[in-house]
Amino acid sequence: MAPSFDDANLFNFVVRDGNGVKGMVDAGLSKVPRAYLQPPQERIDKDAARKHGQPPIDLSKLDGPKHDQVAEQIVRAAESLGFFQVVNHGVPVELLESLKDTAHDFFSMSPEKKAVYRTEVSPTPLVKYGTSFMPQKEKALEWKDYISMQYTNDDEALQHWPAEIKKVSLEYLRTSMSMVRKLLQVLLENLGVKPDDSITDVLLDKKMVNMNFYPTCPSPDLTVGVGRHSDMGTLTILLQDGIGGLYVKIEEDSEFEKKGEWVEIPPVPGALVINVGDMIQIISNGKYKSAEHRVRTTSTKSRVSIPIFTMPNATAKIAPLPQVVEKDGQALYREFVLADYMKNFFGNAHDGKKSLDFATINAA
Ligand SMILES: O=C(O)CCC(=O)C(=O)O
Ligand SMILES: [Fe+2]
Repeated sequence: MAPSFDDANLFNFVVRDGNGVKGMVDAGLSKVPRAYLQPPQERIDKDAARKHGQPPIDLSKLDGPKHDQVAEQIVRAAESLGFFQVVNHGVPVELLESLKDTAHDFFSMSPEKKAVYRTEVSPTPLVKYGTSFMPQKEKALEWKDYISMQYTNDDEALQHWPAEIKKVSLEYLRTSMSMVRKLLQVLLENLGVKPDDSITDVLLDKKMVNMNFYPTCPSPDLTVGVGRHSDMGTLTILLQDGIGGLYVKIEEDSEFEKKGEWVEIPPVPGALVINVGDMIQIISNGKYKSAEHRVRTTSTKSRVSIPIFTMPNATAKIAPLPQVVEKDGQALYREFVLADYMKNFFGNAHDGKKSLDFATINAA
C-alpha cells in the first residue's frame, strides 16, 4: 500500500531525514501531499505559455569579424528578457551529456549516501544536499532535491566535493569560466567600463556548481519544481536536459511579447542557458534585467538541471557603477555588502524579484 504522508511525518521524512522528494516518490506516491500544493496563482499553466523563439547565440563568432553583432545580441537579450541560450560556448558537448548522466546517477544513490551532505551534518561547508529552497520558511514546498558545491580551488574541490560527481563538475566549471568572463566583459563594455579584469574578477569571484533533481510528480499542475525567483548573483550558466519546464517572465512589452507573460526556454541540444542575476541588474543601474523564472514538474520523467552560479565575494561592496549613475542622473540602488544581500535572499522563501527590494532606493 502506498504510504500516507501527513504534514508532520512528511517534513521529517523528506527534509529532516534527507530522503528528499525522490525518497517520497520512490516510496510509491499516487497523490501530491498537501505540503506541496501551490496556491492557484503560483501554479504553472503549461498550455498558456509559449516557447521563447530566440535562436541560441553563436559564441564562436565573438572572436571574429562578427564580434559587434554577437555582442549586440548578448546586450539586447540581457536588457530585455535577462535570459538567452548559447552554442559553441567552449564546453564540450560530451561533457554536457556526462554531467546529466552523472546527476541522475548521483540522485539514484541511497538516501543515506546523499544525506551525509545535509547542511546540518555535512563534513564540509562547501557541500550541501537538500530539498526545496527554504523548507522552514515556505508555505508550499518545491518539488526538487539538490546538491550544491561551492568552489574555492581545485584541491579543495577534489578533496571535499562528492567523489561521484566532482570530476565532471570541476571540468564543467573550468571549461565554462572563460565563456562567462567574455560574456560579462561584453555586458560591461556596453556600460562604458574599459575592458578591465578587476571588475570582472570581483563579480565572478565566487562560484558554485549545483545539481538539481526534479522527480516525476503525479500532478504537475498543482506543484512547482522551483518557485518564481531571480538568481541573486552575477551570471548563471544552466545546463538543462531535454525535458523542458523552465519558464521566464517577460519584463517589458515588445512587438512579440507582453509584460507579465511567461515563456518557456526550450531545451536545445548542446546549448547552455545564461541568465542575468540580481548583481548585474544592480551594477547596471537597472539597464540589464535579472530574470524572474520558475520550473514546472512533469509526470513522465525526472528532470535534471545543472547550474553554475557566479557571484562576488561576501565581503564585496556592491553598488551601481559610477559611470552608469552619472549618465542616468540617479542611482536606483544603494550600496551594500554582499553578505547582507545574501542573508536577506537566503532568509526568505522564493518570491519573484522581491530580493531586489533590499537594495532598491525607494522600494515600494
Ligand atoms: O532547473 C532549472 O531549469 C532552473 C533552476 C534554477 O532556476 C535555479 O537552480 O536557480
Ligand atoms: Fe534560478
